[in-house]
Amino acid sequence: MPKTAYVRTKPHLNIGTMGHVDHGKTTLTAAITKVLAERGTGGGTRYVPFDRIDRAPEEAARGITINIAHVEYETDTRHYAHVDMPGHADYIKNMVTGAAQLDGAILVVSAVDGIMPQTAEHVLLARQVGVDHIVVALNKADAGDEELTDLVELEVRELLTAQGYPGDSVPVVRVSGLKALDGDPRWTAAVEALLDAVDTYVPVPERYLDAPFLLPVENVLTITGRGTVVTGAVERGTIRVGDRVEVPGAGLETVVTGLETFGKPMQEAQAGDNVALLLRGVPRDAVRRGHVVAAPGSVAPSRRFSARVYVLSSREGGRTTPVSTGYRPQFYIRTADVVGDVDLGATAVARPGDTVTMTVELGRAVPLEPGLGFAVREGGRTVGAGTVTSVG
Ligand SMILES: Nc1nc2c(ncn2[C@@H]2O[C@H](COP(=O)(O)OP(=O)(O)OP(=O)(O)O)[C@@H](O)[C@H]2O)c(=O)[nH]1
Ligand SMILES: [Mg+2]
Repeated sequence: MPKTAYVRTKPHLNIGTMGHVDHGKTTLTAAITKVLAERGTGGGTRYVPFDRIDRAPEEAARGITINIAHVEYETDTRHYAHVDMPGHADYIKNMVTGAAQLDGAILVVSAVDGIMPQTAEHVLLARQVGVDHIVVALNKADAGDEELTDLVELEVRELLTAQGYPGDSVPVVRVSGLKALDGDPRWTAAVEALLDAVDTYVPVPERYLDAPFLLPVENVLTITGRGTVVTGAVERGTIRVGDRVEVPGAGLETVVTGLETFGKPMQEAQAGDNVALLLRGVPRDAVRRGHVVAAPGSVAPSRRFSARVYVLSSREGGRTTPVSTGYRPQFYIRTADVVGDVDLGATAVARPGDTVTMTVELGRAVPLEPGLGFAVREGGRTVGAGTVTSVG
């Protein structure tokens, strides 16, 4: 089947839904795609039903760090990749490690239930990881009493203000994902209003387009007769078909012979795009998830770094006991999963809930730089979140 090329006619943004469990994030995500698909002027938007969002096959294939369902849609002025994180733990993990890379977020709050613990936690975390623009969807407005909904709106604005957001001016839109999915005109109009708010309130972020190209590899696939394809989100820079790239971890240099986004061929990809790169003459086993594809000579992998690390409290799903020098957890850095030896220096111990400075010696070298976020995991759960402060 011939494929239609991806034409960059609109700025691309990464957005996502956050909020307490069951407040309707996935339902609203489905409703957004349905409303835009039926609007007709939505261009590339295809309706993604609820059960395709929660159980997107990519989700399983992407493995445990990127447990995210990506949905693509277009408004009149923008192209969005929307992430709907399936659960609270995934949200924390994907936000602290930067995997979600949100330019803006839709905070979903049930008008019936109001602010719940995870509503507050997600706002706090969004602030900490630098999500500067939040639009509020007061969902389930079909089931909520109007006066009660007014109170919930007030509460949400106060919460946002308390966390350093401009709570008085943040757009708050009353929606019903469920009724919009049913095609009820009152509520499809409400979803349109929510999208208008996102279009106008969330600015197009400044992209690191001039930096050397870097793409953390999320997945590696083989396309029979064509070669090896790597997928992931472009972290910085731009790439065109014909450009030379290197995979430092694999010790190879090659040429990009094909470029696609959401199944559509493209001439040039840039920071923020979700892409697949076809690499010339690369054996399937040479490249792995966790490697990066980069402009030749632009990154030098290292094993040693210093970091500030927040040790999750047991309430957040973290450890119940302190850690000390000699602790040897897994470090999730970009898409890489590497074991590391922790040295806490003079601090000696870090208790759940503490933020500490540590040096780490990784089991193998990965590209590192100050400011890079990562997660610390053991036994399949996240126990810490950190930021690299210096390398070497
Ligand atoms: N009345 C009403 N119910 C809704 C609405 N949106 C979602 N629901 C219901 O609320 C429940 C949870 O919806 P989901 O979309 O799965 O919520 P979620 O936030 O994605 O939940 P998690 O992913 O588990 O955190 C489901 O039973 C939905 O049918 C709405 O606008 N109105
Ligand atoms: Mg959901």
